[in-house]
Amino acid sequence: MSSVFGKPRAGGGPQSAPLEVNLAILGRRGAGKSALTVKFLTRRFISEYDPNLEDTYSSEETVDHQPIHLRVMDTADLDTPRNCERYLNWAHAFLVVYSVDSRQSFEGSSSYLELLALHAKETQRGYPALLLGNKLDMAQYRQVTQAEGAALAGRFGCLFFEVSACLDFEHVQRVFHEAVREARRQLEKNSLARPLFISEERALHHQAPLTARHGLASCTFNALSTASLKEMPTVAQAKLVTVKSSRAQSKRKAPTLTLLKGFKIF
Ligand SMILES: Nc1nc2c(ncn2[C@@H]2O[C@H](COP(=O)(O)OP(=O)(O)OP(=O)(O)O)[C@@H](O)[C@H]2O)c(=O)[nH]1
Repeated sequence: MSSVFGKPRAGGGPQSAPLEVNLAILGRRGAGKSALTVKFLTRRFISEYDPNLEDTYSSEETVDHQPIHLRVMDTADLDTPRNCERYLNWAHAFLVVYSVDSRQSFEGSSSYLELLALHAKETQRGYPALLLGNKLDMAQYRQVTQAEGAALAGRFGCLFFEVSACLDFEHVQRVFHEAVREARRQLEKNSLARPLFISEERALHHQAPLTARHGLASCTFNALSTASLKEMPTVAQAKLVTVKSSRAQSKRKAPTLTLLKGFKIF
């Protein structure tokens, strides 16, 4: 199967256009969303990022011999889900990240999983999510056991992995590719993939926003109706940066790449 902006076409094969998959990385500040994203895209661990910038990157990947045009949104919510429409209406799958050495970030990840479950219920569609316990290299300072992570993932029916943005690239890559597989399965399940739509200014006032009903701070999610939909041309509030595949990048001759959030990668 191949697709253009998430709309699948039949008859995909090695010669067809790459499948387009959008992944959003969610989680509390400091969980390691940017570090994981950068590790996946560049094979490198960069230790400091501007926490207030939100970017979307694109990368050409091959997953199970299928070309994938992957977009990754490294979100920058503050401490709770905020303005979630921008990723709820965009992503085909979600990586929800916490840090194994922070109980607070673990609790934060559960509010993201609740948000996704609610969104799935409201839209009556599946939204694959993977729960990631990051900073596995800090296991000696663990505040969250592996069993707790697995139990939380089990409660929401999602896959669970413990990873580290500063250890091996292959493990991080496997996790991102697993997210692509999940998204692909979901796209295949939907006879028509979820179209990329965003609501116009007119909210449907008869329906209370999620925040009122579920106490999710600042997350106003307006129900969509065909009368208030228009196609979303770009990712709202996010800068798109095109990144060649990590393999291609490592072969680049340029000594310095100014790539992510204004940080130079040497
Ligand atoms: N030891 C260790 N540190 C990590 C790991 N991943 C990220 N960090 C560090 O944790 C801090 C936060 O990482 P970020 O990637 O900025 O976290 P974030 O979730 O993007 O945070 P915001 O940008 O604030 O939303 C940084 O100092 C990183 O260097 C990891 O796997 N191991």
